[in-house]
Amino acid sequence: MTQKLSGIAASNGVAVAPAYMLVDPDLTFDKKTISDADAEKARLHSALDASIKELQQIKAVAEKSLGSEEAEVFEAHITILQDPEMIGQIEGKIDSDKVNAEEALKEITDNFIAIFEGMTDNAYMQERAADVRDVTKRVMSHLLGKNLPNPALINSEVVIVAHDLTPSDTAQLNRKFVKGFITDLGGRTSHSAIMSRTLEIPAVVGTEDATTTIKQGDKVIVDGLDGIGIVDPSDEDVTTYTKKGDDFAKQKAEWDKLKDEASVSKDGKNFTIAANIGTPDDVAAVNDNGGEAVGLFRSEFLYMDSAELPDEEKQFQAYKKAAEDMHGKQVVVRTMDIGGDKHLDYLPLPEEMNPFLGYRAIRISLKQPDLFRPQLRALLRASAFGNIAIMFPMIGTVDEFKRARAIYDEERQNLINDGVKVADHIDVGMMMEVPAAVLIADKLAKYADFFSIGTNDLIQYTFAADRGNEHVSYLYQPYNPSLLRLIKKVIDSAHAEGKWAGMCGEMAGDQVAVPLLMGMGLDEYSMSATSMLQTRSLMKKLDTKSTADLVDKALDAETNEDVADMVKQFMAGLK
Ligand SMILES: C=C(OP(=O)(O)O)C(=O)O
Ligand SMILES: [Mg+2]
Repeated sequence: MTQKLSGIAASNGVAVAPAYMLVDPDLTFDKKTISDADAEKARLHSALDASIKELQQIKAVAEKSLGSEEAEVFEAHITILQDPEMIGQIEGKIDSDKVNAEEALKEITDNFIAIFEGMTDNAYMQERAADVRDVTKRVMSHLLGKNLPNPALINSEVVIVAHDLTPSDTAQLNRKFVKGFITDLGGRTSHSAIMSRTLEIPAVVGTEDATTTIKQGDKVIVDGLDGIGIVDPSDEDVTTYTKKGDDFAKQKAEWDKLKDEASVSKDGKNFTIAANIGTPDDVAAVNDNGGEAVGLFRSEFLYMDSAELPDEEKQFQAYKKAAEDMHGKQVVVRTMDIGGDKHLDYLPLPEEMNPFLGYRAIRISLKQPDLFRPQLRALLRASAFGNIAIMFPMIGTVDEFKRARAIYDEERQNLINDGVKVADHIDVGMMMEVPAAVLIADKLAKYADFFSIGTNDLIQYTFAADRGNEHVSYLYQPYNPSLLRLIKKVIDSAHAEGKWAGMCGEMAGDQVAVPLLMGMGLDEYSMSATSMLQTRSLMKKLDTKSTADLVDKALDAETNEDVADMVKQFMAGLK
């Protein structure tokens, strides 16, 4: 029977394919007393063998589709499953306590995890905790006779159905076969949504019950244009949505013609349209879509993509590659923005009640210079190979900016003293995503070389509404005069000090917001690469005088909806 799901349109396009359930099975079990320890140990060994076989298979596929580096993690998992010390302890537990294999496995691996996580001065061992947790899940699934999803093994076209997609889940997926995403959780600016746009995969997030409605193999339509999912569609539905997807592709072909043109308003004012990227490999899409800069390189995605903390050299190579591939166009790299919904298995952070308000981003960098300094050095070294700018995330006070900048200056001087080549000038700016910083933007503009407005976080902090929580997604109100007034303050404060202001939150590519941002004089618009040409096409239709008049009215409006209506009327009047 056909069922309809509605959610948040997260990534444009339409997909029709069978569902692949990326959902962990229930791995709870009962502790039992056993009489035949040998039989229990045999169960353990057959689960271990099955897990190893599975991992060998995954590793072989991952090597081909993702590369040998990504596949290394599976080899590490196999090694753990062959560790005589750990297996000996699990067997010992079965013998001495007469418990079932599930219980022995859990108790012993919990011990190992606790020990590894406790080694706070040894990052390598801390990383192993995540590996042990992962392999334990696999062995447990075999003991319980349940199937764990293995996304790396997907080899035919599918729509991924998940409760939520973490950036690291997403990194494991093969783009060739994954045609669409549909999730229970998430908002338009959650990182799963952002990743789906980078990968150009149609996505609907925040449907609440995708994983309970859809079953493995069900035919699913994902309409990422309007935020609709259809399970078990009729032939008519398939025809309608296939046409919708084709129409979108045609419209896209029209925009593609603007690839080599400047981003200029109808009255001849130039702007910069830039892209947000997560790895140097994303630069290809930036160039393909006529990007004039990279306005945000989310460097933490580099950290999330690898099995362990990338050292200075690895980071240097990544930044250098991005700078070189952009051929002299600016690449703004944001220093590590971990925390909130972005975590690293190998860098355990304290459990917090409010992670988005907690230990994250620049707060970690200032507290843990062992992470921050190598990143700054890698960036400084890469600056000799292109046009690199650096920005700090989540700055809330002048003091935070000054402290970060002082560490940067120190590392710069160290490299120069060592005879290492660095660029003569590097723009050092900051994200504007904390309301406190916006309110003193005039002060911060004296120190920062530029501002980049992070509306994803600025909106969540201004409205006190978790950006990934679908229950409060109505408070994602980019056109609300409250937010527009903050944005205007940032832009005006930058300009008063002769600095530039950009935006790298999702709002920069929002077609309703762009006329307002142009009217406020925003200089750089950084967005998913796939939204750039559509935005350039829109800019050509607008002039700076009438959009400035529109802004005056919008700032004086009462609600988000009133402003959205004003913009739509304004746009209709242009035609
Ligand atoms: C661009 C932003 O950063 P991120 O989405 O990575 O938090 C933002 O907050 O708007
Ligand atoms: Mg942010």
